[in-house]
Amino acid sequence: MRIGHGFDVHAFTQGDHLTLAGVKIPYQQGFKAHSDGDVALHALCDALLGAAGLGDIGRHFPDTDPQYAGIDSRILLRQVYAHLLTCDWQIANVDLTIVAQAPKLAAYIPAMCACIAEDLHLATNAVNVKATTTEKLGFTGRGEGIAAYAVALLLPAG
Ligand SMILES: Nc1ccn([C@@H]2O[C@H](COP(=O)(O)O)[C@@H](O)[C@H]2O)c(=O)n1
Ligand SMILES: C[C@@]1(CO)OP(=O)(O)OP(=O)(O)OC[C@H]1O
Repeated sequence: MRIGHGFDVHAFTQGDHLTLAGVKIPYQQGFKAHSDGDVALHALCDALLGAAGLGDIGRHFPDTDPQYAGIDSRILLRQVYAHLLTCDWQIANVDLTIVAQAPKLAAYIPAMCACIAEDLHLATNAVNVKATTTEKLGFTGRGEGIAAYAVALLLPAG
């Protein structure tokens, strides 16, 4: 059994939506990123890679590589999942916390869990996504961006 942890931050820039855990959310700003900026899936990729001892997302998908420009982070998550399978790991469960002063995310959480469960071939009760503000404190509280944390538990396959 192996545990992994992931953390990521993306700043806001001009835009009209955010993509969080695979779900497009209308908003008055977008994410500054090389990819689609899905901070939740980036933290999750890092948790999975960390648990397997496989480094981090930047090692596998460098932000200097044009093939990842604007990429849907679900594609990256599916590639991480495929990598875990080749290393004989299965996922027990994952748990994410998205730190956002705004927008209110509660209504999008079920769709986020469904995206992750689909990409990781997990039952929906093995995927948990939470949201919290920081009570207007710090960079997330000032509305400068969004942070996400993730943990993942891996078991030997079979
Ligand atoms: N962006 C967010 C932040 C929070 N929520 C929900 O509100 C609850 C209370 O948040 P606090 O930061 O005040 O503790 C939280 O547990 C979430 O259910 C949200 O939907 N979107
Ligand atoms: C996802 C990747 C690759 O496009 O780029 P970003 O979208 O900038 O995201 P970040 O979490 O800063 O780093 C991982 C990257 O390698």
